[in-house]
Amino acid sequence: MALPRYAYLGPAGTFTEAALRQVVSPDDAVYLPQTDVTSAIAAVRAGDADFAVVAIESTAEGGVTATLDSLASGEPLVLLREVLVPVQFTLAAAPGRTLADVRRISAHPHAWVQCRRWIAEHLPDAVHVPATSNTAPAALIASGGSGELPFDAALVPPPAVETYGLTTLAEHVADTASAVTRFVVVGHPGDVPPPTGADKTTLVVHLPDNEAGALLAMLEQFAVRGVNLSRIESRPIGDSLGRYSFSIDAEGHIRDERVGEAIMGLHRRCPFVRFLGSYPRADAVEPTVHVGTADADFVEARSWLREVRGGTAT
Ligand SMILES: O=C(O)C(=O)Cc1ccccc1
Repeated sequence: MALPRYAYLGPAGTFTEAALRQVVSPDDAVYLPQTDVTSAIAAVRAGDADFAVVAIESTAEGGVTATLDSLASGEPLVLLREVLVPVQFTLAAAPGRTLADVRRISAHPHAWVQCRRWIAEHLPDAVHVPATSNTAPAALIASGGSGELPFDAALVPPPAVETYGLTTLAEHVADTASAVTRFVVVGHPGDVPPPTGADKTTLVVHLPDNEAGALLAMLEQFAVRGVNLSRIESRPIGDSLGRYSFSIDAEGHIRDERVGEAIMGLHRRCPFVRFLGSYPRADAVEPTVHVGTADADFVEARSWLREVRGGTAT
């Protein structure tokens, strides 16, 4: 049988690849490195890959906008699983370089944000040379082209030093020791992974135009059913100023009564709701269930209403 094909941000050794390895071993899948997350997602839509693994959120920057925007419109795709990867960097360079040589640092924009304070403290004169991924500059150094490189050193995932034969200039480069990036497996809609009791549901919601309190009304759909949100971000819809799309992670599974009821409420009140999947939480933390919002409470309330309507309630 053909192996499943996974598109991800390459080249080899990125944090995205570390996330992909948590999902499936390279022996059991075809790894398809891409130059950006939009291309990884597009490869699934085009049928060139079965799944994509992409960063969706980081402790430093919140949502990864390229991922959120690619998923918010276009042919519907869903999130099937999430994976957390702790993130810290090594400042590395071609053999022979020293820290004193470093002025231009190549780094993925998200990496640069996560190391800004460290750089300001240790290399205050350094300038950022944007890279397409955390290992793209390492691959450039390793390819040893004849031309002069446009950077002196790069922020790379620690294992990339060995993979690409680099020299370490500084280790444990990070502004926060607990920095984590969250990755998701993206695939075509189909069977939703079954509830585990510790799940997350991702949604895209548009609000009615020019309606006072529309945002509050949207949030109330979750609040009154005891559904906690773990992420909410607004992104421009892109057609005119003032029109925003909300990207939301809610605790729970679409098969949980309180989550299902909240999504029905959104469907009634909002012009556009896209279900982006229910999948197990990587940290396996179960939601706090408030009084009256357990599955059994919704089922009981529905049967009570049936009895009231039928005149048989006691
Ligand atoms: O996957 C990678 O290594 C990337 O280049 C993207 C990235 C950037 C910063 C933190 C985590 C992932």
